[in-house]
Amino acid sequence: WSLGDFEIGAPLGRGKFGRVYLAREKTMHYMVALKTLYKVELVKGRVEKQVMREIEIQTHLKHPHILQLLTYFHDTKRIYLVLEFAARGELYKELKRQPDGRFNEHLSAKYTYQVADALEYCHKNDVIHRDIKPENLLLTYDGDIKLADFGWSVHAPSSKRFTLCGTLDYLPPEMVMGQTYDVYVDHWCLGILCYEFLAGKPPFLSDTQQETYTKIKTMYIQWSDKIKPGAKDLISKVTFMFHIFIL
Ligand SMILES: CC(C)CCNC(=O)Cn1cc(-c2ccc3c(-c4nc5ccccc5[nH]4)n[nH]c3c2)cn1
Repeated sequence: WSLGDFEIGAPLGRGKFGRVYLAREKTMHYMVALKTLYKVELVKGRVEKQVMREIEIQTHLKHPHILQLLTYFHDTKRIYLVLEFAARGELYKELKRQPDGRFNEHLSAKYTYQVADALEYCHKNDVIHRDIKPENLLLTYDGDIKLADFGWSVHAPSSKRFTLCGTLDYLPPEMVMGQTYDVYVDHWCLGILCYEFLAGKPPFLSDTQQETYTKIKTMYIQWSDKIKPGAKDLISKVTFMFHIFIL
């Protein structure tokens, strides 16, 4: 494959090391998301090995709720990733578009189930995603979840520290305390994700990072009145039971 096989369309988003464009393969008119990574940027960011590891991980992951890396190629300046196109874009935007900023129980259950399904598959393949949050979930034309952005995935178990960036709201206690962790970090995030679907905001949201840390470490959740007993029971079990077990 090469760039000449595609017609490039609108930009879909900007990543750290490049951009994502809507593109159409010229022969079959197949729609894809074409992500460009600048080689010089990867070398400068000293992430070329990590990107190669991500490509290695993603080419072996095939699951209906994991965004497929269809193929990749490169030219002198750039690496091109041909990714599945998810026609309804970022779930995060869909969540914010809801009248009261949250999903009803039916949609929350559907999305939580589909993410859990994708995570079970990842864990069976010894991959920890580590960065489950609405921003990393995409929606297909049929409204199904595609788990994307394995920017922080590692092979389990791992004690690999990584620089904290983006939201802390999803970090489980053992990562906040820099301990070794295992696939359970994804369970924790799944519980936080389910909470955010139902309440419209993550449970440890605070004015300061320090406050968020403290709430996470003490696992202090202020249950939103929007979360019914059944959902509260599920989230507690998915999120806290494992951590009581681990800690
Ligand atoms: C190193 C490599 C193996 C990492 C591979 N994974 C990624 O690069 C993660 N990634 C996925 C994307 C991405 C971003 C947006 C889309 C979209 C998409 N569809 C949209 C519809 C409407 C508005 C925006 C949309 N974005 N479909 N597929 C995508 C894929 C960007 N980075």
